[in-house]
Amino acid sequence: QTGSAPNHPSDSEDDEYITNVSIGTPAQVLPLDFDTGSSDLWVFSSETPSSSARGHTIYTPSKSSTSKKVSGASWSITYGDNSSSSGDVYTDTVTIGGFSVTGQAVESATKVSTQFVQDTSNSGLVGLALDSGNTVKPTKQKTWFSNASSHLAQPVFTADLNHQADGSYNFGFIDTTLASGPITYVPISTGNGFWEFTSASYAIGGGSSKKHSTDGIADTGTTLLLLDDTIVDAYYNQVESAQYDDSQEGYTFDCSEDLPSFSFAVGSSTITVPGSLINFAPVDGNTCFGGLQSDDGIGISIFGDVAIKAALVVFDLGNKRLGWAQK
Ligand SMILES: O=C(CNCCc1c[nH]c2ccccc12)Nc1scc(-c2ccccc2)c1C(=O)NCc1ccccc1
Repeated sequence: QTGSAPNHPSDSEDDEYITNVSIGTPAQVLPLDFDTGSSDLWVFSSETPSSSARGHTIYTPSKSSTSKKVSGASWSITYGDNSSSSGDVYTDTVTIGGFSVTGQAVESATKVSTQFVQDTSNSGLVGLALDSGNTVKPTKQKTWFSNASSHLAQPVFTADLNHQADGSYNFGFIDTTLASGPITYVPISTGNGFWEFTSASYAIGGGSSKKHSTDGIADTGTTLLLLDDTIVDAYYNQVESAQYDDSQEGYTFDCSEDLPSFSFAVGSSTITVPGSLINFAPVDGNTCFGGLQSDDGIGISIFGDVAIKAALVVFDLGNKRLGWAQK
């Protein structure tokens, strides 16, 4: 068995990618943000204060004949941008791209921070990182993919995200026609609960490859490519008008600049992010914000949407490995 669901950018800046998910019986369809950087499936619901839920589609467990409350269970999650949400837990049937998982933990939000209240492009997140990162207490719950994987033709899923265009999340199969180059696989380290891998070098534009070991995660839930300061400074050194803008908390440059590409090693191959994807978004007038920014020494680098857009990414749970193919 397999599943295939389209995704689309949430706005003109590709801030996040949205996929419609069916929950319950009869189906309640919610636009959700698939997030390989976290492990909770949580939704705006009938239990979310109505002032917070305004503008969001909600899940109403009482209207689903297949919903069951998980008694005594709760969850609470805080992300690196200090956004957060928390609540209680139901199980219900969750269908993605035609593939149904029964008894999926659906975490109902009784509290959501303003970042999520204001972001009406999603009604919650589908966490697709490893089960160990799930926040439900007292009993950790499994991700939708973890529950699905034993029934899928292959225990894999792929992410195909595109700039201002539809893409796909495919489950149980790899559509290699989505890529222009071969898939290179690298092992993941599972200790932190992420799809975490090491990249040995990088290159800027057509320049020579520089040895620099990056410990990073493939994260569809983070918009930008966040790497060590040394790499980021070296990149913007090549951009005439670039400067670090304290108010924007990142590098900005003149929108008309022709930005160099950025390449990172994946095993013995490299993935090249075209400069056009690094010209991320206008901030004001003729100043643009970079899609490559510092990971602020958080101890891990984040290959977010800006990097993933350049590739077909294979999340292979069966073999505990990550595959990257140039698009
Ligand atoms: O959490 C995720 C993926 N889910 C994001 C869901 C989400 C968080 N606001 C959202 C707003 C809308 C939709 C989804 C989300 N990835 C990881 S791993 C390590 C960090 C981290 C830890 C400490 C410090 C920094 C990062 C993050 C992180 O916070 N990324 C988001 C971010 C990263 C940088 C800047 C902003 C956000």
